[in-house]
Amino acid sequence: MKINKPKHDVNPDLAKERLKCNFNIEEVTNIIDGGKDKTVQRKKIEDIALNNGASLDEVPEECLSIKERYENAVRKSCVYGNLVRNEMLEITGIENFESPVLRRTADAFFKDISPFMLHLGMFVPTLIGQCTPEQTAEWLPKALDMQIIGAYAQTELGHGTFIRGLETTATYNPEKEEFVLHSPTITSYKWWAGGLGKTANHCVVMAQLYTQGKCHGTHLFIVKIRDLDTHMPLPGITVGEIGPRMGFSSADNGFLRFDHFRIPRENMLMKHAKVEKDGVYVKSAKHGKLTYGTMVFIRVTLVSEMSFNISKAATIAIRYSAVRRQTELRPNEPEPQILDYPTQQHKLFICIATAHAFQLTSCWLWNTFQAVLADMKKGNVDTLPELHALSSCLKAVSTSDALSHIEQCRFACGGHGYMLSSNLPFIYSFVAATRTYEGDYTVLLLQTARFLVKASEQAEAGKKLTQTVSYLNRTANADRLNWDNTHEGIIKSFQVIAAGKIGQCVKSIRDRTASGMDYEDAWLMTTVQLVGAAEAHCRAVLLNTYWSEMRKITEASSADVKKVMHQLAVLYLMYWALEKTGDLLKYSSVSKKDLDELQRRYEELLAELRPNAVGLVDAFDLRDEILHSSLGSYDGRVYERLIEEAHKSPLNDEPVNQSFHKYTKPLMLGKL
Ligand SMILES: CCCCCCCC(=O)SCCNC(=O)CCNC(=O)[C@H](O)C(C)(C)COP(=O)(O)OP(=O)(O)OC[C@H]1O[C@@H](n2cnc3c(N)ncnc32)[C@H](O)[C@@H]1OP(=O)(O)O
Ligand SMILES: Cc1cc2nc3c(=O)[nH]c(=O)nc-3n(C[C@H](O)[C@H](O)[C@H](O)COP(=O)(O)OP(=O)(O)OC[C@H]3O[C@@H](n4cnc5c(N)ncnc54)[C@H](O)[C@@H]3O)c2cc1C
Repeated sequence: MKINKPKHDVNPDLAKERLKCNFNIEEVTNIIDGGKDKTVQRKKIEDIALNNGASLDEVPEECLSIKERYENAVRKSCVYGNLVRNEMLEITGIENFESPVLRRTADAFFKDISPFMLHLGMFVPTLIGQCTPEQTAEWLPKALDMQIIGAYAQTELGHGTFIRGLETTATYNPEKEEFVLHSPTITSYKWWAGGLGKTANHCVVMAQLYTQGKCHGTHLFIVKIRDLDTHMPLPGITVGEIGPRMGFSSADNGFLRFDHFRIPRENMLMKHAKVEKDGVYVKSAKHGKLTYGTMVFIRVTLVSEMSFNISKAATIAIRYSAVRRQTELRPNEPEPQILDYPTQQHKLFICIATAHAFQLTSCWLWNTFQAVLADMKKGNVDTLPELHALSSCLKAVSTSDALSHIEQCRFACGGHGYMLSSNLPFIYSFVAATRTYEGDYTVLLLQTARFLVKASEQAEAGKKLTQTVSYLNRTANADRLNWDNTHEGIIKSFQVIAAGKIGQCVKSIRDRTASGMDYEDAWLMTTVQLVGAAEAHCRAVLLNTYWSEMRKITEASSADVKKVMHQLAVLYLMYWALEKTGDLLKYSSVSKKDLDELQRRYEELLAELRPNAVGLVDAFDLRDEILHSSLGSYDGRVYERLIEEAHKSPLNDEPVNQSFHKYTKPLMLGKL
């Protein structure tokens, strides 16, 4: 495989690590990419995007002021957007505008976030999912060609989670054939939408639809908010940026207020419901929640996004751990590479395994999503509830796990991991937002729990359940599982844990209603357990999917690749079994002796994976431009890069800062 050759000599420790690797790295890269042809395509796109130096910053993003950062991000977004429009989409095919490859190359341009991210990320998908064919023909080409730039304005100051509680109104006026958009209260300000503050000239807005004096709930509208020539906000629109935040610093997240702002009737996105010219409301959707479709789509794509972010953090931390030496083990012996410490391996190898687990699961979820879309095209919405339950819990658990693994990677890099130049804080703050946006962790797990409780009741009634919950049919009456010390045994035990927890929730709700509580209160009182049950279900799905997809995908692989991929999957199973020993003790016959044995095998596995650690992160094939890390580059010039980055700090522009003469010296002389 062609590796982009480093300009400098590779750090000798890192070079030695690469000699130790005993499997074919390219084969694993192909597996992660989804096939050899996909790797070739990805590399071609990366060459187009990254070989012209357009992504480079003279001054690191983090050393710029808020305004400079935004302006620089817009400059780069335009260069990048132009490349996407003119060259990259030709290779992926226009229908793959959301391809993870494009997402990956964008990271080379922005350590933080592109202000255009939500344009392709949510505005375009909403047009695709929510427009009639006529509306698609009107808006989509303009959006894909970037003649219009859009945002997705759903969340308000007062409500993000509870969509039905949104307050913005869209009231139809049949005389003028217009909707009047209005923000009646302070809490109805649209708040948070990425790219809305300064960049977008259009946005999709979610508002309560009123016609003929009746509210029909939330619907989507496309709204032009700025003049296309001057970019000034239109009369009736108040729009701006919401202020500094933990991350997303260059994404101009915005606020928006409508003052009786009029839009044509045709600007209601009418695929699933419409308002006729005379004001009659007609609903065509077979399912009440199809206007939430963009959210389901993004939740599905976030699982792969989490795999990508963990792989970046793991690459940085493992290469650094091969270069870094610390603490004598025995007097007068050389200090070991910190990667030799089992505790370091425990922090990091699970990150490699998790990146694989999420990548394989995300491909499987994507195929499930496509199958549901195909069903819905034929008018069958029966499979949507399972997809909603699945995408909700996988989004919640993958973003939450990614966040804690990325933080472990930062811990694994000690003090240097705290430097912005390591890129770990940027990756962390990005992923921290994903745990909240597109549906908060707890809220989404409770959505899955709703589905699980119903499924459990159906299993109890002897009904055959759909694939992802079919284990409830097998385990409904099982009390404690006989512990089986195999890989399949571990997966089965997680299904039994999930079934046990769901059963316990159903029992708690029934006990509470039996003692006089109404159902809503009984549900509320059980929500701590319900979140735990939905998480357990998600773990069972993840373990089962990773294990079976890994075996399928490596069927034709070389023996060495098969072995290392198998070791990673086993590591993942054991890691989670050891994390959840309390649950195993509660729901299976596992003994202390079994758990001690599992711990010993886990520690042996860390040692077996140790020689391949650098090879495994090299297989993620993340170019230095994408990693943006002083600690994680391919050549391992860690200390040289830290010094180079320190010199870029604007505080080093002059030997004495003016504040010395203005403040410090007067203080020293007692003249302040
Ligand atoms: C590149 C990308 C960058 C992205 C940047 C970030 C962008 C954003 O954050 S955009 C804003 C995203 N916002 C959110 O995700 C909000 C989260 N909230 C929600 O999704 C919903 O309000 C939710 C699901 C919590 C509750 O919805 P609500 O309308 O109150 O429904 P609820 O009463 O709980 O459920 C009613 C039924 O609808 C079902 N349902 C809810 N949502 C869906 C859905 N999306 N699909 C299918 N069914 C659904 C429920 O399962 C339930 O079914 P049943 O009655 O059979 O049990
Ligand atoms: C970086 C970033 C970018 C974003 N981009 C966009 C965008 O482009 N467009 C857009 O429309 N929105 C966007 N959002 C908004 C985002 O979707 C919401 O913040 C998110 O859906 C959570 O809603 P909330 O903020 O109202 O939280 P809340 O719902 O107020 O949550 C606060 C706490 O209450 C808990 N809680 C809430 N409801 C329940 C319940 N029913 N049961 C139990 N616990 C509950 C939650 O678990 C949480 O702990 C963005 C947010 C961020 C951080």
